[in-house]
Amino acid sequence: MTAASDLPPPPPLADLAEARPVALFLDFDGTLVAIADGPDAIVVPDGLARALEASSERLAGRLALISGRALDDLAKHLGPLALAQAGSHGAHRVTATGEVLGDRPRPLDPAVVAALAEFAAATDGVLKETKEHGGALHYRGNPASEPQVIAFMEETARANDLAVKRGKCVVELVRPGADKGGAVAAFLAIAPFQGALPVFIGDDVTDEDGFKAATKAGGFGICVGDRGETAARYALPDPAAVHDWLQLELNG
Ligand SMILES: O=P(O)(O)OC[C@H]1O[C@H](O[C@H]2O[C@H](CO)[C@@H](O)[C@H](O)[C@H]2O)[C@H](O)[C@@H](O)[C@@H]1O
Repeated sequence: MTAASDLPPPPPLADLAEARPVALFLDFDGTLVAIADGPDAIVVPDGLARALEASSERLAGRLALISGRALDDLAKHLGPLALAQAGSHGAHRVTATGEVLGDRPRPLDPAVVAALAEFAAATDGVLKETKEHGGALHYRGNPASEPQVIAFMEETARANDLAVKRGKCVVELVRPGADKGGAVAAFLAIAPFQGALPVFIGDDVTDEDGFKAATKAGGFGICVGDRGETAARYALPDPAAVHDWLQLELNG
């Protein structure tokens, strides 16, 4: 593990792709779009969806979005996508043609969802995000509530056999076993990803599983921004630098 601030930038994508087929695994928030005040406040760069599809085409389909968001939420922000994708922290995986890869994750018990809503309603500046297969409490509006939010989510997870995921000003409940490393391994086991050099790009703690899975399969991770110790091999400063590295053709 190395501090992200000590990592060099990655070699150009074109050089990597010339040497060997590359497979790209891309996180969404903080990597392709800048972090905003809330889940629905993000500004998606104009043309991002089409640029990602074009990039996937150049890589013969070896590009997957791997997000903590649910797939329907990604579709809300990006529109329908002809891309391989894994949502809900990697638990819900679909190929570029829409076939589900592995088991579809189960939603949380409605009683758990109701408990999260009740906690958010009673806690200043805390927002509950409704998610298809999990539940998230955002505390960006009241950072001082972090310990309280973590304690509540850990207790709720224990009582309901769930797992906790931490992220940027967010704590989430997911079914045990959901992680981005599992999604990377699942895609690498099938065509067109099989045998390619895996590169995972992400900015948050949940992306560390993706970095490790890419490294284990002979590739590497690229950490976006400075977030302390990381298993990534390279770093880029922000989403704009990611767009440049990916050579995305955005509008404007
Ligand atoms: O794995 P990702 O695609 O990066 O998704 C992780 C979580 O991203 C979203 O929350 C984060 O972004 C919000 C918008 O910028 C920000 O307000 C929040 O503080 C961040 O934690 C999303 O809302 C979550 O569902 C995702 O799990």
